[in-house]
Amino acid sequence: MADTRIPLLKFDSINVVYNQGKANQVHALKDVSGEIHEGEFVSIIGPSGCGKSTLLHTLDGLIKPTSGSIHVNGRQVEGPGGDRAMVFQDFALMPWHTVYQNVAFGLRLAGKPDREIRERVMHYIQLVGLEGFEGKYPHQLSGGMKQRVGIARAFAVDPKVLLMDEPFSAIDEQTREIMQEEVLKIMLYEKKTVIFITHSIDEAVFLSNRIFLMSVRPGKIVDDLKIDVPYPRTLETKTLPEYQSYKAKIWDHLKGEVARQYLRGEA
Ligand SMILES: Nc1ncnc2c1ncn2[C@@H]1O[C@H](COP(=O)(O)OP(=O)(O)OP(=O)(O)O)[C@@H](O)[C@H]1O
Repeated sequence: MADTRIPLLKFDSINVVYNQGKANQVHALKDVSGEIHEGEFVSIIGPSGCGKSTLLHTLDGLIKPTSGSIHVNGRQVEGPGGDRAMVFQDFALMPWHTVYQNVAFGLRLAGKPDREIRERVMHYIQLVGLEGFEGKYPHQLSGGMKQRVGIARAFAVDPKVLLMDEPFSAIDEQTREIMQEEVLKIMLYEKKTVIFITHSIDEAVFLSNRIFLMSVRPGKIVDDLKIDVPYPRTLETKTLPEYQSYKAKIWDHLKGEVARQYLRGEA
């Protein structure tokens, strides 16, 4: 049956061409369309260089598409806005600011009153387990703690959509599992919508209710896979037969795309 709900995020026929008209022109995204609804957790999976980050940055408004359009709640996206927040792979913290100041940054920029800033910053610092570290600087934190600051900063501005670009790739395996559970917890408690890039099939299946599978460049969404496993998810979820078959399906897709890349001499 057709989905008649109004999507929170809608993108239509997005093309992104870097260095257009030049010898080094790259057609990164080709006619990419999709709809994402409130409360969904959508992961993007595809071979290296297929345009995942380009798509995420375009949805955030950091990259202007060569053609196509993006709407959030029916409003056309012209650039970054308070309804979307990005968590970057390399944390992108300001080293001269403390944990508190980093998390408060977007709220100060938005001109929120001091009292509201304090309440929101402390709420999210507690939620990501960084209470007691408010006065520390980024160089005094581990990789996992820095990533928590990035996540708290993104959540603090109360975005409708959280865009996460391989947020856990720089984190060790144990911290990664804890962070996955924390992000799911925050997403469920705070009813956020998340778009998440990962190279980990297991991570994508564990977190998502939908997975966009992308083709090799020029990147297209070639499958929109629904992960029909109820939340909350636990370690036991990973033992379900359907969990394993989703993983196998994605793995088959990736193997096929990497083989295509290899045949084209790009791998
Ligand atoms: N600023 C840019 N100028 C020119 N080409 C670019 C630019 N940014 C990305 N590209 C190219 O666009 C294509 C898509 O890049 P993108 O980083 O979006 O892919 P990705 O799927 O996120 O890659 P990875 O999985 O390796 O992080 C690649 O061929 C990349 O080299």
